[in-house]
Amino acid sequence: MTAAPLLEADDLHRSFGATPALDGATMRVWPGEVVAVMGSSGSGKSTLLHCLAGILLPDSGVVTYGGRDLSAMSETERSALRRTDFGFVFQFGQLVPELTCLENVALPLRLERIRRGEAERRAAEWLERLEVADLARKRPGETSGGQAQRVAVARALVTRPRVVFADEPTGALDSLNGEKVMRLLTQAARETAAAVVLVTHEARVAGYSDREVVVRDGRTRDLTRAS
Ligand SMILES: Nc1ncnc2c1ncn2[C@@H]1O[C@H](COP(=O)(O)OP(=O)(O)OP(=O)(O)O)[C@@H](O)[C@H]1O
Repeated sequence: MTAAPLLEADDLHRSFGATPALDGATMRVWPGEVVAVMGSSGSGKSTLLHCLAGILLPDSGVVTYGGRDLSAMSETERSALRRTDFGFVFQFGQLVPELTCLENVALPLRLERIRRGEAERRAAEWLERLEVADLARKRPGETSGGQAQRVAVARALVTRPRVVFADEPTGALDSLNGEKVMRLLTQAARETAAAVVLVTHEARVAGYSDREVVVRDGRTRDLTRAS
């Protein structure tokens, strides 16, 4: 591992009304590593992911990305950072139903003002990598859940992000499709040296990571994999 973490969260506290979601969470993500964030329902995993990605600001504590304090940036700067440096995969419902799978994957590039032809050429390469090239002209509603997740992974990676945030990416899939999505996601991330922050409560899914962080009652604990 390189000396400097890419992403660093230090002593995060975040409450929703009277409910404390994070209560001193600390974690680091190094370039190119796959980290699983595990823990039971309500332990604070998604809140931690949202703070790491600058979607949510902590009440106290600091998140730095490449040495920059996310809280010190404007909302415009944070959303620009999310578009250029981060990719996102959620449990479901993330593809635009009116667009074809190819157009969905090309969308983040179009938002970066890349020409349609070039954006769709790169999108087609990513559909191929995720083994769903045959879905290019189909709309998300014409695909299976597993296929739609592979399209979503292609869309998350098409901008070559430095960090991919995946919140229960296999939560709506059967185990066979879940394994396939995880294999393709981690393979593509390793090929492009993207780090992955993977929120899951399934040990089998966490098995694809290099390292596990366990969240309990809003606090984190690092588990280093033995093998
Ligand atoms: N937007 C919100 N409004 C109110 N309470 C919230 C909100 N988001 C999270 N919480 C509360 O904060 C705590 C942590 O929630 P969080 O979603 O981070 O946990 P989680 O570990 O991701 O859970 P799950 O595995 O069920 O998704 C829970 O008590 C939850 O009810």
